[in-house]
Amino acid sequence: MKILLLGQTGQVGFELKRVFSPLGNIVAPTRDQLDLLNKQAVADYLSEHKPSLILNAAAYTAVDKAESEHELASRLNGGLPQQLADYAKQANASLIHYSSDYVYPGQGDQPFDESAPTGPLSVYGKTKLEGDDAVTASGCQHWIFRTSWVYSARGHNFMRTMLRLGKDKTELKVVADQIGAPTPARLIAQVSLLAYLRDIPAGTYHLAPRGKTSWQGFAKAIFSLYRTMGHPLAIESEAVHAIPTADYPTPAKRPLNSRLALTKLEAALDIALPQWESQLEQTLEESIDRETA
Ligand SMILES: NC(=O)C1=CN([C@@H]2O[C@H](COP(=O)(O)OP(=O)(O)OC[C@H]3O[C@@H](n4cnc5c(N)ncnc54)[C@H](O)[C@@H]3O)[C@@H](O)[C@H]2O)C=CC1
Repeated sequence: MKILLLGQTGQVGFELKRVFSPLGNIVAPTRDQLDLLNKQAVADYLSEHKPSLILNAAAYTAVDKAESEHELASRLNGGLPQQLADYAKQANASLIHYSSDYVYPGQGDQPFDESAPTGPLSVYGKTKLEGDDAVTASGCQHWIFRTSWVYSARGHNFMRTMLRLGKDKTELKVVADQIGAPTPARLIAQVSLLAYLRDIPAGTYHLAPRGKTSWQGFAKAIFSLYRTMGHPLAIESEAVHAIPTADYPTPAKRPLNSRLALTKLEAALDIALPQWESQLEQTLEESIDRETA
């Protein structure tokens, strides 16, 4: 089977490459080999390789920068998935695509299910929703996984930023009124493979670990687990002070409630997704292995 993986240098793309490799021949062009903003180049690549499965982990993910780069974000997050879905429809191929909690408005404190009204607060969220809508409307065989707060032992993410800061600083202020579930890129890849192999019904699913926390709670858990694993830090968990979103202004507005209901995916796969804390432990272990390698 020929699998096309887009975004292989990203957090999710990296893990997808590892996890899906036993399934077939993966072609994974780098940005230099294929600029995904070039529609003709993408069309030529698809006709040349004729993949029967596409894993689209490429995206414009710079949430704040997207506020001033709407067109670029829209081409990558909306136009590209549309083009991939159109190809999949006519070639009878399957498409696995990734989306975000930022498509929801984030009111209240209960988890959103997949049928909840969307209402993105940011340009990034709007463009991700454009992509979801295009893939859904195309009628191709597809799975859209909406996830939240992605992190991994590689790349730019909150866990790695906290570890860098926690080695020098003795106090930090972290937003405490946004809630969600931190999701390791590896979990996303593993569950995607399971969904594909079990051939769950096409559609949109939430994919995150169970449980919830705030960014402050996440930071405290990172520091306390890291220390428990025997590694030194300048900061103590108690020195991570709560601040409201209003005290940390950013160009893009973020949802206060990023909780995603997991029932649909858990039922389709007949599994219970793991708790976010156990996932953090695994990801930290991997991060430490990389540091000490
Ligand atoms: N990072 C997060 O916290 C969240 C991410 N998501 C979604 O999960 C998916 C994966 O996200 P991450 O792995 O974190 O993203 P990432 O930012 O780590 O990786 C994005 C990938 O897209 C590629 N890319 C971007 N522009 C390109 C271009 N013009 N040509 C070729 N390649 C290009 C990058 O090279 C990179 O490989 C995305 O759909 C994202 O919207 C959803 C919720 C939260």
